[in-house]
Amino acid sequence: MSTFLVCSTLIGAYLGYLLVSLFRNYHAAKILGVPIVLSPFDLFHPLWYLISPAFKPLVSLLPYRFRRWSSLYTGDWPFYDKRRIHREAGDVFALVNPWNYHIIVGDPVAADAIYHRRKDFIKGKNYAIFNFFGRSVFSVDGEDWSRQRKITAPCFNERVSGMVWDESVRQARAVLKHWTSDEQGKVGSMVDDTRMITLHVLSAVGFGIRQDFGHGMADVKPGHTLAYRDALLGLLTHFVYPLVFPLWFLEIPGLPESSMKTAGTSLRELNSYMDEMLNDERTAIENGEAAPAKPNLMSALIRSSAEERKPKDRLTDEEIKGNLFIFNIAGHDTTANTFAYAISLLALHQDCQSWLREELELHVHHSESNYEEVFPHLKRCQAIMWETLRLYPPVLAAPRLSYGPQSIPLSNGQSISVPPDTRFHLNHYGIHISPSVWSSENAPAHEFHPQRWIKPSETDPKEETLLHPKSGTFLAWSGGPRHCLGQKFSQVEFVAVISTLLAKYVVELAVSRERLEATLAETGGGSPALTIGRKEDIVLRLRNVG
Ligand code: HEM
Repeated sequence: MSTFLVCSTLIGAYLGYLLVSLFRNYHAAKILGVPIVLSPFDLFHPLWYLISPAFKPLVSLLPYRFRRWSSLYTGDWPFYDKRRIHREAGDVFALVNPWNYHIIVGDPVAADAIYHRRKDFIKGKNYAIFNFFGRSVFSVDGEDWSRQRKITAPCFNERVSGMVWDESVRQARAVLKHWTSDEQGKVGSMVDDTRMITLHVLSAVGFGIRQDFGHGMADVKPGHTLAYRDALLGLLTHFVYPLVFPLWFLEIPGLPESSMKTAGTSLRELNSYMDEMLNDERTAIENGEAAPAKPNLMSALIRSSAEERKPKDRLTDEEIKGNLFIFNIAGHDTTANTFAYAISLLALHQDCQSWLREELELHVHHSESNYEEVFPHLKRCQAIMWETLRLYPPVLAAPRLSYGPQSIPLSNGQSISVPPDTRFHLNHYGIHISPSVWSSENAPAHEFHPQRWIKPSETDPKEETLLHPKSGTFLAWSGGPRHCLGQKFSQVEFVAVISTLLAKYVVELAVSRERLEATLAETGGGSPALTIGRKEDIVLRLRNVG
């Protein structure tokens, strides 16, 4: 038999096998009673992310009815799709391919049930790729998660919130000084500067390392090739490489200067910084030294773990490093992007800024602003954060896996029953812009309207209430027992920074409205991320109104 014949028979047999598999998965999904969208590929497989750009031009030539699946083409699909697929296929549907099927959830009741039943719907192996320093509360399930959450959660206490506030105000003041140094009040580095704020707040509150605002290389400690801040920044910027390649590969001698090499060097440096800090803290505990008056997250984590009576309940060194790294990964771009989007949205919506100003004039008086006194009053400022996160959630969707057979309630009063190991994707953004959930007589769901979060007081303008959304309808920080551990941290940071920047200044457009809107309509890749893949910073103007 000729090679050609052998190859064609093998390819034909494989295509036949795929067709049969597609048919089998179709029937398995059909039994669930949800609408079905067929796809020729597994769109959530990591391999797809690598090969999908090559197919894109070809796929776009197909008539829409043959490529409905392509609405979910890239990791940021919820942002571009804007619920179209849910309008066509339903709030909950199955995306069936020859290898498996995924249930896409755009229904708040179903999402809420899935997030609240953490033992029934687990993260599974998907998150193990984040373990390159060690397992963390973010990446594990079951009893292991309970053990890690019990130790990590108390670290995010009110004392830490106070530290976040103080450091955020300090950083924001330095940034403001830098911004106002331009005679025309032009700000050309808003995204980079706010990103630096989040990095410095994390480094001060996370590890007790305070950095002054500025873009130059920070101090390099003896025995290191990078400063701690720059190692952290290098890894956060390029952390996709260690997710895919082992450290030895990133450090192959002779590798040219590249993002990959930076990721490798940063990873090694950060690991050795963390080892040193861990040793110092351990020695302090062994010498009976009391906890510092203001313990950073690292010392709080080590001490909280050491307090566990049974050694098996404590965190290992790898787990401590894994958690500290996750705090940085989870808390950096998420918060930085929220700043960049919020400031841009405020520049576009001057009415919202005036509304915010009324609150700042009432509550931000002193040069020494204090967390306990000021934060609880700045409800409009918080509303601006929540509304920004509703329209630009850094985590657009999240996966879960059913553990055992499960039944899930739906908004229409019905329910679906699924077998074990069913893959789910919870479309946060799709739920955030659902008209049935978010449209009101004052504003449609897709419009930036922070006032929707505030219940005015009929008697006292100082006594407004921040409304809490119905469970399952707002998932920017996720939901249920595994909701974001750093939610309060990011809220305090946001309010401290925005209230400091805008107490005496108004931020205005320095480019056309259309140009800024076009920038906000594009994502940088996997999620709305003004910091990734951006060709230029967002240029704004500051006007003094103090
Ligand atoms: C605006 C800022 C933030 C947003 C929008 C955000 C969003 C989220 C989301 C959606 C999840 C769930 C992810 C999933 O289930 O796949 C999560 C989990 C988590 N976040 Fe955040 N986050 C923010 C800031 C922070 C900060 C500042 C920290 C720490 C300093 C942090 C630490 C964590 C941790 C440890 C988890 C895992 C919790 C668990 O699984 O028990 N986050 N975050």
